[in-house]
Amino acid sequence: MKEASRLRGLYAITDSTLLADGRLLPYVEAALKGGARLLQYRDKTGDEARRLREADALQELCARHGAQLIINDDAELAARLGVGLHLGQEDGSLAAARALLGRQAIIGATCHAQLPLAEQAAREGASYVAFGRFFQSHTKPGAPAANQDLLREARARIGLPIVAIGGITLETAPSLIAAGVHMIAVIHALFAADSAAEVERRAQAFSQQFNTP
Ligand SMILES: Cc1ncc(COP(=O)(O)OP(=O)(O)O)c(N)n1
Ligand SMILES: Cc1nc(C(=O)O)sc1CCOP(=O)(O)O
Ligand SMILES: [Mg+2]
Repeated sequence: MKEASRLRGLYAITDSTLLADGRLLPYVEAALKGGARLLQYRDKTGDEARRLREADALQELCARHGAQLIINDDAELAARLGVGLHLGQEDGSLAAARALLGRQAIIGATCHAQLPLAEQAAREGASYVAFGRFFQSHTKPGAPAANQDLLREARARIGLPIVAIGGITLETAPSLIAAGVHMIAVIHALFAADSAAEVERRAQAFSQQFNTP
């Protein structure tokens, strides 16, 4: 599949609190059934055995639903599983990760609201650049704020798919999609739900927003 079509649509990101107590796999499967194209495993526990077990199970789910698994922060785990990686500004060298994971791997970079960071990420081999946070975020309230005005310039200057993140909901996603982002990355508005069926409904609703002209 071509990179451009893989990197468009809903980008679901896991959260170890929201997806505790046996919810991880059924809720993620619901998001994938609802159309999520990328799934990021974001786990800050440092429990290596658990991380490997969960990432392995998520890889199997993604394969079954034609989605791509991305590991947050941990290049070694991504290399071990042969999947993608997302790196923030404090998470190590993007160029080294590209060398480790190879040319085909999807590697994303956090760029906050700074175009120079996105230009640098592009030079160092990123597959996509992520800007945010665009709205108040339950998950990461202290993330630096971004303004949608930067998206027009990003589209003109950065020849890579653009991911928007931070407080995105079914109500706020359309303005970002209209501004030309290729993917919307969502945690709370997708996974803070009472049932897997509700997660699937939300994922479908997010995904459908990419189909309307
Ligand atoms: C798609 C996407 N964009 C941004 C981030 C944030 O990454 P980072 O700044 O490294 O923060 P943590 O997620 O590690 O807390 C992301 N994970 N995914
Ligand atoms: C992990 C993360 N990074 C951000 C950034 O701005 O870089 S915002 C964020 C949290 C995204 O979760 P929610 O959809 O619940 O706001
Ligand atoms: Mg990080």
